[in-house]
Formats: sequence, structure tokens, C-alpha cells
Amino acid sequence: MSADTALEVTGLTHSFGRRRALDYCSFTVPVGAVTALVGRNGAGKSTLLRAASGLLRPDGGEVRVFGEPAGDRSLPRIGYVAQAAPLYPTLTVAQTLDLGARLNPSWDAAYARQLTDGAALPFAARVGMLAPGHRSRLALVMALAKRPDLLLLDEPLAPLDPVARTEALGTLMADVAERGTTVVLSSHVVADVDGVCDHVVVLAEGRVRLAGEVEPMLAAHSVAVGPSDAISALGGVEIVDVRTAGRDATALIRSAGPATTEGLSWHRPTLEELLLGHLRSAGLQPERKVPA
Ligand SMILES: Nc1ncnc2c1ncn2[C@@H]1O[C@H](COP(=O)(O)OP(=O)(O)OP(=O)(O)O)[C@@H](O)[C@H]1O
Repeated sequence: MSADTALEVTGLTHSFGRRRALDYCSFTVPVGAVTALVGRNGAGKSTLLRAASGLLRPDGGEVRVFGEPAGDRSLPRIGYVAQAAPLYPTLTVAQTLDLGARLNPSWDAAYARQLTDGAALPFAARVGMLAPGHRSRLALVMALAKRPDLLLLDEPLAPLDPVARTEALGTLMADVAERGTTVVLSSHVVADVDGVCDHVVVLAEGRVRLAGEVEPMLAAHSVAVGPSDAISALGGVEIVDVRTAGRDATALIRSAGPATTEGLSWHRPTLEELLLGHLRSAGLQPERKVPA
């Protein structure tokens, strides 16, 4: 594993009973990358992040974090926020920060205070009484104040209103800019990650559908728009997904765009078009079940 690799996932496989949540997933995340882990509900995002945090022992495969197998030794370098932002409801915000300081040798109390103030979190309020968005911001503060090298965030933006979402992303990106923190954040809202991530991993039915750097990925795809007949007549290109509306169709194509077909207009996909096209086409695959 290269010293430039923060996270290396190899052949990761895990099942819950007969349900295969992860099916031989492999990808790497470079140090300092901001990676969006995108997939529909039940795609396996949380299971993958739990395995990466070392809290779930997978049935097969391996996760390495900065070269170490995910587990007790990698934990001090990881800030992990699980989906429900688990915190102690009877503690106040101040007590929660104190606990963070006691449990984490690398805790940065000044930074914790700055982030808490920035998120307008009331120090004296009990965590159980906070609005879900505030709880989620506090969970993010807890993860960041540990000063981790790798942040694993499971749907961190879901409970936040649009203003808080922008603020939380700003906080995150400031940390990335200042310390070069590697971030993997999961989302099923594609628009949330556009403009934030430089890498993506698309998960569908427990399988990695697409993984890598955003820019080359966008450059390797095109969107063709025009009459359905002309789209159907396209040859020599891999059509990832087609949507029809009346007589017209829009197709996501894995190619930089031949642009020779009459009657079609071509453009480079947005990240949203790219991800939605791959997610939609993956939805056509049969559900994965572990053989009985
Ligand atoms: N503890 C569990 N017991 C049984 N099945 C589980 C468990 N955790 C996850 N699963 C199943 O494994 C699959 C993947 O779930 P996972 O929570 O990892 O997906 P996800 O992509 O995070 O979904 P969401 O976006 O809805 O949170 C789903 O079919 C889910 O029902």
C-alpha cells in the first residue's frame, strides 16, 4: 500500500443473514481526498463505513487505514460519525465535550470550543433536548476536535437545514484545507456532494459500481440528447443509462463523445448526471442474495 493511500478496501464482503450487504468491494482513497460514498438506501454505505472504522468485522476482504488493518490500532487516527449521530442524551453539550477530552488523547479543546460556538450549540443544553440538526453538528464537532487524519461521516448532512448544511460543509472543508484531512462522507443526496468531493465511490446493491477521481470520470463520459431513434442508433459506445420523455431521450454514455451522430447534441455530464445515471442503471440489476 502506497504512503499516499489513506484507505484501501480490498474484496470487502459482508452479509447479514442471507442478505449480502457488501459484495467484494475494492477501491482506494488517497491521502487528503474528499470522497463521496454514494448509493441508494440499503446500498451498503453504512456497513462499509463501519468496517472502515474497525467497528464491524467483515466476513471477507480487508480494510487498511494508513497501512494498518482497520481496528484498534487505526482507531486513534479516525473520526467516525455513525448515521444516527450517537451521543449520550442525558449529558449536556459541555459534558459531552469534556468526555471527548477525556477519551481522546489528541483532543483539541480550543478547536472544540471554536466549532461549538460556530455552530451556535448551547453549552448547558442536554443533548437529548437538542434538535436533530444540532445533535448532528455536535457529533461532527466531536469527530473534528479529535483531530483525526481520516474522517468517516455517515450521512452527516441529512438532518441539517440548507443553511446549517452549508455551514457544516464549510467547517469540514476548512479542516481539509488546513490539515489535509482525508474525508469519506456518505450520502444518497447527490446534489449534497457536488462541488465538495474530488473522489466518488458509487455503491449499488453492495457492489462498487464506479470509483475514482471525479474529473477524469466526468471527462470519460458524455450526455447525448435528441430523438429516441437517434439515441437507439448509437453504435460503438457503451450506453450507461437512457431516459426518455416523449420522442426525445437523454443518454449517459461512457465515452468522451463521438459527436458524429446527426440530430444529437452532446455535453459533458454534471456530477449529478453522472452519478444518477450510474445509480439508475445499477437499479436494473437483480438483487444480490447469498446462495442458500
Ligand atoms: N444490523 C443489520 N442486520 C440486518 N441487516 C442489516 C443490518 N445492517 C444493514 N443491514 C442490511 O444490509 C444492507 C445494507 O445496509 P446499509 O445500512 O449498509 O445500507 P446504506 O447504504 O447505509 O443504506 P441507507 O442509505 O438507507 O442508510 C441493507 O439491506 C440492510 O437492510
